Parts: sequence; C-alpha cells; structure tokens
Amino acid sequence: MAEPLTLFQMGWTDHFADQITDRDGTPARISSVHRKRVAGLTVDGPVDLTLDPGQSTATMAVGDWVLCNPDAARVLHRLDRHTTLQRGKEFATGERQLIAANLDTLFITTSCNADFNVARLERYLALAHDAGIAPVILLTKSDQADDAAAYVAEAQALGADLPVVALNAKGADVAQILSPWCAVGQTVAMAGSSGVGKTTIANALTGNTAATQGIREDDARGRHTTTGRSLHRLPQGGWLIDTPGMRGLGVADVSFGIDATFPEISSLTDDCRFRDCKHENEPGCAVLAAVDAGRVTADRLARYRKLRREDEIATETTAEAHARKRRFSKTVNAAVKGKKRGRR
Ligand SMILES: Nc1nc2c(ncn2[C@@H]2O[C@H](COP(=O)(O)OP(=O)(O)OP(=O)(O)O)[C@@H](O)[C@H]2O)c(=O)[nH]1
Ligand SMILES: [Zn+2]
Repeated sequence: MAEPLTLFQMGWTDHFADQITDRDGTPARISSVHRKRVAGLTVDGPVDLTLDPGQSTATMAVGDWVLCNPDAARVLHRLDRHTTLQRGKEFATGERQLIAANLDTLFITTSCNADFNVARLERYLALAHDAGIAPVILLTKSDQADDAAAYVAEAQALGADLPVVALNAKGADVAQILSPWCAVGQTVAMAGSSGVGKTTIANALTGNTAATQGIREDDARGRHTTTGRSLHRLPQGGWLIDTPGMRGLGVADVSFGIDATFPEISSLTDDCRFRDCKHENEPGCAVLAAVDAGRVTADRLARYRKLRREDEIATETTAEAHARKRRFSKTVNAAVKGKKRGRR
C-alpha cells in the first residue's frame, strides 16, 4: 500500500478545518462516486463508504471532503465546498449536474490549430470564474504550429492576469511546465474538446498510462462510466480530477462568471440608460459608446451578448423545470387527495 498521507497533502485547508470544530468523524476526500457508494481517502488509507438510506450519491462529487465513520463505512456529513464545478443542466430535469468539487485550477485546453476558438475559451472561462476556480489556458500542439506565439497572444488578450501556456503535450517537460499548479495539496482538472491532448497531458502529469485507461476502454464503446478512480495523485504532490463529466460543459446560471470574463464590458453596463439594456441599439448605451470609441471590440461584445443569451435561456429553463415539477406534484397530490376523499 502507498505511504500514508497527511490531510494537508490531500488538499485539506482551514476552510474545511473550520467546519469540524463541533463534529465527530474522520475526514475523507472522495476519490470516486458510484451509484450506491463512494470511495474516499483518509489519513489511514482508502475507504469505501455508503450514504444514509434515502441519500443519493448524486449529491457527492469527486474531490469532496466528508466526515465519515470508517468502521461503519458510512458518510456522516459532507463539508461545504471551496469550489464546485457543475455542468449547465440536465435536459430532462433542468438540474445542474455536479462534475467535481474543491478544484483549485482548471486547465482549459485547446490546440494551436483549428480547434482554437475564442468563444469556447470564453465559455470555459465564465464557468471557471463563476465557480471561483483559477483558469489556466493550455495551448497544445505548439510543436505542429507555424506560429504558436500568435495563438498565445490571442489567448492572452482574454485576460492580462490569465496564465497562458503553449506546449507539446507529448514533450518530456509537461509535468515540469505545469508544476506551478500541481504542488502539494493543489487540485486540478482539465476541460477541452476531444483530441486536444487532455489524456496525453494527464498521463504526463500522473507519470503513468494506467490513470486514464478505464476511460479509454469505455471510449471504444462510445460510453463513459464513473467506475474506476477519478482522483489521481500526482508525483509532485497535487491531485488531478479526471471525470467523464469534464467534456461538454454548458453554461447556465453563470452570469457572474460571464461578467468576470468580460470585465471591460461588465464594468460599463451600470452606466447604460436602461437597467435591462441588451447593448444592441438602445439609446444611452454605455457599451455601444465604448465600441464606437474603440475601447471595446465589436467581436467581444457580440460574443458577450451570445453567451449572456445562452446563459439566460438555460437559467430560465432550470427555473421552469422546477416550476413544472411543482405543478406536477401539486396535480399528483390533488389527485391523491381526491381519491382519498372519494373513498371516504
Ligand atoms: N504533436 C503533438 N501531438 C499531440 C499533442 N497533444 C495531443 N497530441 C496527439 O493528439 C491526439 C489526441 O490526444 P488525446 O490526449 O487523446 O486528446 P484528448 O483531449 O484526451 O481527447 P479525448 O479523449 O477524445 O477527449 C493523440 O494522438 C496525441 O498524441 C501535442 O501537443 N503535440
Ligand atoms: Zn447598454
């Protein structure tokens, strides 16, 4: 068995310590989530845990911290998250789906080729900002590009403080290049389209090829499962969360993150004449004035509007889905009551 880890090495911080002052239980970090149970890591080693009857494992995410009773193999309490990464929404229920918990860094991955798409990067940035996770842009396949610097410049334009890294994912120096974000106790995850090199980088970081093989096998059948480990210890001391849910993240309810991604626009909207200004053709629009003055680019404004619209539609649908559910249960309740009354 691997050597025991301290809580600090597992990513424990004051944020979690402050929550356990008057609670019993052994801290465990969730390493995988299954249909009926979760697996976790404690200072004494791995544990398999079940939840209280009636509690769904869907409320748990890889990376979560819980207090558990290892002897009873039971989760007692989930600690408040430092960050939460969620998928936009489930079509059927309108609910947001948990992807991962307590991430410090999101490696937003694209390539120095046709995959590079500023609007997609902004969408991932909005998600990361909304969740409070620090984004880092990884530009792979720099070895195959004529002018990798041009891609770096375009990505860097998305934020002065935004780390942008161009690299060859197959190079020997990947772990070294990404080490600033993979130090002891740090938790990272990767997002990006298919084929951009996420698996290649994950293998370089974990130092083996087994880490992602479970997912690879499922890929062959075009299906992903949540079985297998999803929290990988990195040789440098950090953790990589690798869940199938990382693909295809939609935006919903992330208006804060969108504003954070487009600061040069969101900082102006309070000055628009109309509170609900869409910055399209309204009189007294401060954003359009800034475009005219050359302080905001028309492209950025167009993408900001598109993302806002997408977010609003998805957010509305979430609320509507809840309303629909409420109406549905009212109808059912009324029907049940009606029946009971009929029986009397
Ligand atoms: N030359 C070069 N090839 C790369 C680079 N990054 C990825 N590749 C290659 O591109 C292909 C796809 O890489 P993967 O790591 O499987 O991409 P992925 O993002 O995990 O793709 P999915 O699993 O479909 O999401 C593989 O053949 C890699 O060897 C790079 O930086 N340089
Ligand atoms: Zn406006």
